[in-house]
Amino acid sequence: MNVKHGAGTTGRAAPARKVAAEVLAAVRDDDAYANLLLPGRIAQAKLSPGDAALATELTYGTLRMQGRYDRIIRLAANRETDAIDPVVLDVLRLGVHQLLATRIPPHAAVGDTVALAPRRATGFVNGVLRTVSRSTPEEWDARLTEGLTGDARLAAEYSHPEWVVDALRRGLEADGRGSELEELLAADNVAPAVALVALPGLVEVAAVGEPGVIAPTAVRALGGDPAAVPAVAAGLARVQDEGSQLAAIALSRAREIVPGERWLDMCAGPGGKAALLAAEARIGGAELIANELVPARAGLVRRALAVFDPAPRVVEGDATRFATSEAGGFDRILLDAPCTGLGALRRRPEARWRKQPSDIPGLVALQARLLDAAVAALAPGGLLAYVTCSPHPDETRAAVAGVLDRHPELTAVDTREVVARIATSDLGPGVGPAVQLWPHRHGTDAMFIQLLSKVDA
Ligand SMILES: C[S@@+](CC[C@H](N)C(=O)[O-])C[C@H]1O[C@@H](n2cnc3c(N)ncnc32)[C@H](O)[C@@H]1O
Repeated sequence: MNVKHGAGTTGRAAPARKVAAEVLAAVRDDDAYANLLLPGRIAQAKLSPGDAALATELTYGTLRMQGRYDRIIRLAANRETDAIDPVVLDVLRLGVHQLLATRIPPHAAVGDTVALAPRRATGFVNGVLRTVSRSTPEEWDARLTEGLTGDARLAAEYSHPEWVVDALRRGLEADGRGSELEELLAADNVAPAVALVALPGLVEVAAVGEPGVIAPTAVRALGGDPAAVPAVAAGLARVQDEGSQLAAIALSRAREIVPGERWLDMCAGPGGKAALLAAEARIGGAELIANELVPARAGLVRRALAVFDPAPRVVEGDATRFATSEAGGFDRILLDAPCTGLGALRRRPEARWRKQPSDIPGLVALQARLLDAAVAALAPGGLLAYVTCSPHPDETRAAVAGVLDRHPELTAVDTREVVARIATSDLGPGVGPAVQLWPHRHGTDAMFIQLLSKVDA
């Protein structure tokens, strides 16, 4: 990543570094999400557009590459990172990022970073960063991968936990793309291009901007603040990953909508896919109900759907209740299941360090419960879209195999055929009826989409 830092003086960059350090502290201490916290902090600090870009780059880059930087700090400081005060460690990570991943001149990177350190640690920070600055990124890479092979080497080189490398490798292999692991790991470390969705029936793609890469509803955001795009300000277009757009319209466009159909979005918060489904339902004469467990997130869904008149009904609660309260009541159901989010590591920079392999069994059990409930709530002949923003085989193909096993009345729809028909560019190879999108291949989050249909009674 090349960040220009014209004058190389502390004057312009200091506030950006301060904001980045504050966000890193909140991520560490309060389990904050950088992508949610950072815009507010930038606004509070009244950063110029240049400083806002620098703060974003420093925060996201440092969080993504934290694993790699910690290995470098361990070598340069000659001590374990857990023996370093967490505040000082954050400062060091910020400094290493500037030295190894930006064009900020080394003297400015070191000087301005030392200024962020607690007084008692300035000598230590200065010494470690000077040591780091004496080797190139390539030299550090060689040192930190020395003696490592396989997933351990890739984990060190591409700054992913080893269990995530393993999960991604297995996800790629299941999709016939076993040779693409390094491309995927590299793509995870690059900020995604911002895509907008032009909500069908409310605004045309061409009225918002240039078409997107793969979803017919998508518009490329051309830099700057998306909120300043008039259609976005009016609520007619939204920021949304193109893979998420494809997942929603795979359900709505798989077959013609019969007016009066009832649709359910079981896990709707914060409402991105619900808004797109609501637009599609409105055009086809279907009724959408959006459900969300967490009240605050249900509020976000209401806000996302407020542009529609009448707005679709938003209900709160555990979606498994639909299995009994509305058994057989829905013609189409979206189950965008809670998951590890391993497919969205580009946009959630801290997620790879926060997730644990021990999270998987609980999520897999929840996904199975929600799938069973969805099958029960689906009308005979109805269509269910099972979607995750994770390519982890346990959360994707195994979850689908499980529900097909438990429910003989269910069949897997050739979702690759459906999505190939809808998409504006080639999906490329894949295995089986499921669609697995990939950041390095499609420029989207690694969304998994499987349509399932319930045989007619
Ligand atoms: C992957 S997110 C959905 C994203 C959403 N479809 C969108 O496009 O904006 C999963 C959501 O499921 C919700 N959730 C978790 N467990 C649930 C449950 N048992 N019933 C309903 N919603 C649940 C979470 O709070 C979270 O908002």
